[in-house]
Amino acid sequence: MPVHVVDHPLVRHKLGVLRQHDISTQKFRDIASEIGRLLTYEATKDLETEKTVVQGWAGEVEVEQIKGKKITVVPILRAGLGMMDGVLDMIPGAKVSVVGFYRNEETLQPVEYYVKLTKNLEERMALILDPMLATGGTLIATIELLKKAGCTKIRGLFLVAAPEGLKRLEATHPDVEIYTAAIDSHLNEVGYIIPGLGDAGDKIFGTK
Ligand SMILES: O=P(O)(O)OC[C@H]1O[C@H](OP(=O)(O)OP(=O)(O)O)[C@H](O)[C@@H]1O
Ligand SMILES: O=c1cc[nH]c(=O)[nH]1
Ligand SMILES: [Mg+2]
Repeated sequence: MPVHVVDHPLVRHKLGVLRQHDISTQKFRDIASEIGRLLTYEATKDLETEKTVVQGWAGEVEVEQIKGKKITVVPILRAGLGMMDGVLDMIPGAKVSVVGFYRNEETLQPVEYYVKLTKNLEERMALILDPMLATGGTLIATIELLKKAGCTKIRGLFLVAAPEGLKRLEATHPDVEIYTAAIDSHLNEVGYIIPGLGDAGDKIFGTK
């Protein structure tokens, strides 16, 4: 399973700011979106382009444009919304498929509460957005929804991933590509990523 750690200096710096315990809601939100933008840049590196001719300032000029690649962005509620603005800045024409899951705090199992997918998923590449890949349960449930709806090309964008979740994903959906700003050390006894970011949803929405 391809796992791309996007360790550009700008990303490493921004992630360092996100890890600070006293970061404000506004700053956390701004940086989550900025890293979302940079991850999108990497995750779309292999999109095909085609040549076309336009009228330039000095006459006709050959340019390139993205070749009819259809994309759906899939933010996982709630925390995935924190990355969405940055991703859509890069791909303004993308359709958005929204998926809502929360993790049961005792069992750590994902609980589905909302799904609204775009049409023709068999023609689209899906870019799943979630700041945290912990046990992998939420991501796997989202991938299963997308595959059931016909989607065959799926990539996931994360701020931080845990080795435990990546291992589980490798065993279940090795075809899915992961782009993450970091792979952290491990999960603690209550399923939080160490050193991680804490509860990303709470930090983005200012709850708690
Ligand atoms: O890999 P997993 O073990 O499934 O955990 C990761 C999930 O947990 C968090 O969501 P949470 O349940 O806190 O919901 P929220 O976004 O509403 O805060 C996070 O944003 C992921 O969706
Ligand atoms: O570390 C974690 C794990 C799951 N969800 C979070 O928001 N943070
Ligand atoms: Mg949360």
